Amino acid sequence: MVKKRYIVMGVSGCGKSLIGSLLAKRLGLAFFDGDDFHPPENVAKMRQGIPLNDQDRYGWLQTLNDLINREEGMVLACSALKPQYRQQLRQGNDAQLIYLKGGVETIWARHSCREGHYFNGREMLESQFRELIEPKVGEAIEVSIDQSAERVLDDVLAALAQSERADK
Ligand SMILES: Nc1ncnc2c1ncn2[C@@H]1O[C@H](COP(=O)(O)OP(=O)(O)O)[C@@H](O)[C@H]1O
Ligand SMILES: O=C(O)[C@H](O)[C@@H](O)[C@H](O)[C@H](O)COP(=O)(O)O
Repeated sequence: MVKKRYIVMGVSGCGKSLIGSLLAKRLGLAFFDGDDFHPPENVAKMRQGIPLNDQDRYGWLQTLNDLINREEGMVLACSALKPQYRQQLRQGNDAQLIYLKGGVETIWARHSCREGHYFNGREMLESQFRELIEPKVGEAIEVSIDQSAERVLDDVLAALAQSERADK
């Protein structure tokens, strides 16, 4: 694989952490979860069920951009909901975006099974759907999450292989 940096994106609960870590393992790359880099103020806000805004996300995205640029090979899980966030993350690198696409009901059902996470409430998830501006055709590899995690991973790998063939 030519591109060695990957950003797995989508709303909270779409499977970024699970699929991202499986992908990293398969490719022999380091995995980082964007959640682990939020400043305490952001975590406190989300615990209260208050969605983050552009200002809250700015410093966090800068930290993640530094991380991407520092690591030669890596997979990062990050919501990257808006084009400006994706641009900020990809400043100085050509990380490949992988968009995990799914509907609110599927994702909320998966959320409800997840324990011990600070992300708080369906309203916050709905706010992520309102904020999401999906990547344009060609900006990202897009994979449906309405299938098992193994199949999602297979689709991601197949799409990456296809995009690499097209790049040659
Ligand atoms: N394709 C899938 N099928 C079934 N469950 C999934 C799938 N992808 C993720 N999950 C589960 O859904 C929940 C949310 O996934 P997670 O990777 O934490 O999402 P995110 O990192 O985007 O918030 C987790 O419990 C995870 O195990
Ligand atoms: O852009 C955002 O608002 C953040 O990415 C944030 O809301 C994130 O979604 C949470 O940290 C929940 O973490 P998961 O996305 O892993 O559920």
